Amino acid sequence: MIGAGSWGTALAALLCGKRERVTLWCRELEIAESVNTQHRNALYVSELELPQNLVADTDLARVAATHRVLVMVVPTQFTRAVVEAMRPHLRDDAVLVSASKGIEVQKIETLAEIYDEMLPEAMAQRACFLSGPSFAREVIRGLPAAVAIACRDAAVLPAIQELFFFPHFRTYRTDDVVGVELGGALKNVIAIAAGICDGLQYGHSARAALLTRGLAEIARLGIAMGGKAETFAGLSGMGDLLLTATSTQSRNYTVGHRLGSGETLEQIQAGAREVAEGVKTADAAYRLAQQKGVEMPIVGAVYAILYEQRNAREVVLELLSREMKPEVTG
Ligand SMILES: NC(=O)c1ccc[n+]([C@@H]2O[C@H](COP(=O)([O-])OP(=O)(O)OC[C@H]3O[C@@H](n4cnc5c(N)ncnc54)[C@H](O)[C@@H]3O)[C@@H](O)[C@H]2O)c1
Ligand SMILES: O=P(O)(O)OC[C@H](O)CO
Repeated sequence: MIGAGSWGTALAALLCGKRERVTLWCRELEIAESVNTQHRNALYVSELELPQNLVADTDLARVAATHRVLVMVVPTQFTRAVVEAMRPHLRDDAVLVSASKGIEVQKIETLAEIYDEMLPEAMAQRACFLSGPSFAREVIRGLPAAVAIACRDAAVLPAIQELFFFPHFRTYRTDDVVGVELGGALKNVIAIAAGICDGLQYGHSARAALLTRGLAEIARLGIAMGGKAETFAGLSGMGDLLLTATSTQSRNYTVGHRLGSGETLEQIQAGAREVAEGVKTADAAYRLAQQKGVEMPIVGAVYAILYEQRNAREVVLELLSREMKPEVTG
């Protein structure tokens, strides 16, 4: 497992139920020591006990060189640098499984596009993408969840699906990498919008409208990028949007709620250890939509509140003043 934040720790703990030993690569020595000696992650999900067969290692080159299946769970904006550091050490038969959700701002690229750019063609082709409604704490506690896993290489996908398949963690396979990735990345931006809507106390009807139109935006950009329409109705699309945009457990929803309640992004991010991917992805998605000529008014509104210091109420008024139109859902 490459990345020892909440989600890397949760997925590593899950896989411990199927493998004799799972290695967790940690940037932070403090995490490695606490996992190896106390079976806890001192900095993330620290209240939860971890399996005894989870072993932490801080040497990225060693972990990359000695494992065939590498699950990538570093926040999106750091993925390029971590892949760069791993690249010379990777085995020729390595299978990367991406479990992060976001779009990189630096080059406006999805994680699949970063892998395509940086890895040998066959290795990038067999990379898998796991995404869907799943909170780390709930997964560590063994509560039921279901997610999607996507891969372009049909020969690799069944084995990776089986690796991540448990009675309480059901994994559904698809070949739609673009759809799964974009659903997971963009739902975080719409979750920020939903939090803003609730922070402004606009009510449940407004939030339902926002989520429905938000999903239409996600599907519109996703289809323009080559994703399949039906994927956006699935676990990595509507499923994850429902979870993230309606739960106070979500970091993205919480950022939005605090913005809607009057705090600034600077105040919210000061001292925050955990990542809310939607903040950076809002920037990347706004630019991507412009590049592709895709209309995304809700993403534009989140961008204006986050990056143009626009007043949230005024931005919502502008959204509500848009012209009359037919209902198109993708
Ligand atoms: N937490 C969840 O419930 C959950 C569920 C599904 C998907 N995800 C996704 O998983 C990914 C990881 O999120 P998380 O919740 O594990 O993160 P987190 O907020 O719990 O932890 C932050 C992580 O960032 C790492 N980090 C900080 N600076 C870094 C740097 N310069 N280089 C490399 N790594 C650095 C830290 O070591 C840590 O592993 C995100 O894309 C997130 O959207 C999270
Ligand atoms: O806490 P969030 O907002 O990062 O969401 C976590 C997961 O992506 C939910 O599926």
